Amino acid sequence: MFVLVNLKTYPCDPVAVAEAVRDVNEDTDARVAVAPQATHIERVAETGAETWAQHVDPIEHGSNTGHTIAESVADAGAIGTLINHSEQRRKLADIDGAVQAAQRADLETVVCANNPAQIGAAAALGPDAVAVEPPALIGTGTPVSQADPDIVEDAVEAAENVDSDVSVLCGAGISTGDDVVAAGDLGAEGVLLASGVAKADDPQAALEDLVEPL
Ligand SMILES: O=C[C@H](O)COP(=O)(O)O
Repeated sequence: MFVLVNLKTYPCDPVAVAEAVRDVNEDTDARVAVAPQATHIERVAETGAETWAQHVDPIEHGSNTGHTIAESVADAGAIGTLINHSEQRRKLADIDGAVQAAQRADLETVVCANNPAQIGAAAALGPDAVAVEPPALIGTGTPVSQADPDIVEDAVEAAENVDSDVSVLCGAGISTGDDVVAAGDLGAEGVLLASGVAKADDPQAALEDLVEPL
C-alpha cells in the first residue's frame, strides 16, 4: 500500500514529520511519502523522505508569475505531485496540462477527484494514479473506506474500465491502520491522508499505527 501524507498548510513541523515518514518507511513493507508545502520541499527532501508536491501548474518556463512549475519542484527534490486536489481544483484542460507538465519533469502523478465519474475522466489523462476523495469527509476523521465504501469500489471500477495501469488511492478521514486495511480490501492501492498525521500530537506514532497492519 502507498501511504501519502499531505501536510496541506497545517502548522506542523514539516521536517519532523518527514523524518518520521522516512523512519517509518524503512520499517514497513508499505510505501510512505510526504507532500509538504512547496516552500518546504527542499528541506523535507533533504531528510531522505520520499517527497511530493501538493500541486503543479500547467505551464512551461516563462512569464507565469506566482505559478508553480514542475521542473522547480523536481529540482527541489520532489519525485511526484498531487494534481487537482479537492482544495486546489482545476478545469479538465488544466488538469491535463498539469499531468503533461509533471511527466515532462519526470514527476509521478496522482490526480485527485471527488467521485467515480471524475475518476474515470482523470484516469483517461494518463496519470500514474488517481485518488478519490469525497469532499464532505475530508478533515472529519470519518474514514471514506468505512463510511462510504461504495465510492471507493466504484472508483476502482471506473479507473479499471479506462486504464488498468492507473492505480487508485482513496482519501478523506483516514487515520488508523484499520482504515488503510479497509481501503485495501475495497481495491485501493493506497491512501491519501492529512489531518490524521499533520494534526497528531505524535505524528510518528500516528504513522506507525497507519502501517502497523500492512
Ligand atoms: O489530501 C488529503 C485529503 O484531503 C484527506 O484529508 P484528511 O486526511 O484530513 O481527511
